[in-house]
Amino acid sequence: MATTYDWNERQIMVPENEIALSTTDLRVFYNGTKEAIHGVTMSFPKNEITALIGPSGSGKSTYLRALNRMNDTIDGARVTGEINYEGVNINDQKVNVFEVRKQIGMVFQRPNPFPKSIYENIAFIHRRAGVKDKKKLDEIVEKSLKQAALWEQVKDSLNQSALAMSGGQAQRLCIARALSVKPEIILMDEPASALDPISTMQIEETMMELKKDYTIIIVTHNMAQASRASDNTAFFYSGDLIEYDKTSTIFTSPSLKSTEDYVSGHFG
Ligand SMILES: Nc1ncnc2c1ncn2[C@@H]1O[C@H](COP(=O)(O)OP(=O)(O)OP(=O)(O)O)[C@@H](O)[C@H]1O
Repeated sequence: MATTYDWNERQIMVPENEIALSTTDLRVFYNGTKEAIHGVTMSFPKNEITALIGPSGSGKSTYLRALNRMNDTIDGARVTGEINYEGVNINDQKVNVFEVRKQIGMVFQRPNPFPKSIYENIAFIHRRAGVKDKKKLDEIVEKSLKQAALWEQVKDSLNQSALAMSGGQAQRLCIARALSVKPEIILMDEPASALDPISTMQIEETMMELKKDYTIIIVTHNMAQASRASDNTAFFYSGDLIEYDKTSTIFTSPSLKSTEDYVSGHFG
C-alpha cells in the first residue's frame, strides 16, 4: 500500500555556526504565475557543505539558481523574498547582479569550458577585467588550478585546448575558473553527474578541501554523495523545503517519514 505523507510537516534546522547566506520566504515564479518555490526560509553555515536533495522537479536547481540571481537570465522568471548576504538583501533589483555573481559563483552540471586554452579559460575573464600584467595572470591561473587540484596534471600543457580535457578535468577547470574571481560561496548544480566514479570522488575530495576557504551549496541526486560529502542536507519536495538538518541526522534519524523514505530510496 502506498504511504501517504503530511507534506505540511516541516523540520527546519537553525544553524548554530556563523551564517554565510540565508533566504527568507523565497519564492520563484515561472511564466509570471507558476510558483515553483513556495517560500523557503533557510540558512547556510559558513565553511560548510550543504546538499540540496529531493526528487526530480522538486525545485532544487530553481532554488540554487535564485541564490546568485541566475534566474534573472530566464525569461518570465520572478523571484520574491529575501536573499541575505553580508547584511544586504541581494534580491533587491538595485543590487548589481555581476557583483553578486563574483561573490557567489556557480559550477554547472555539464563542464562548460570555453573553446580556448586551459590557461585562457582562467586568464580571459581577468584580462577582460583589466589585469594586464602577465606575471599577475600567471599567478591567478596557478593558484586557482592548485585550489581545484588540477595544477599538477596540467601545468605542462596550459596552452592546450580545454576542449581536449577529460570530463573530470574539464569540470575541475570550471571549478578553478569559478574560484579565480575569489567568491565567498560556490553553488554547484550536480557537478559530478556527468562524470565517472573516479572523477566524482576527486570532485568530492576537492570540495572537502575547498570548504576550509569557501561555503559550498550543492544540488545532488546522489544520496551516497550527499551523505559522504556534505555537512548539512536539505530535503525539497514539490517546491517546499521539508526537512533540513545535519547530514548525519538526515541519513540516520530524520524527523519525518517522507525524508526517511526518500533517503532510503523508497520513493522519488
Ligand atoms: N525555465 C523554466 N521555465 C518554466 N518552468 C521551469 C523552468 N525550470 C524549471 N521549471 C519548473 O520548476 C519546477 C522545479 O524544477 P527544477 O528544475 O528546479 O527541479 P529540480 O528539483 O532541480 O529537478 P531535477 O532534479 O530534475 O533537475 C518544475 O516543475 C519545472 O518544470
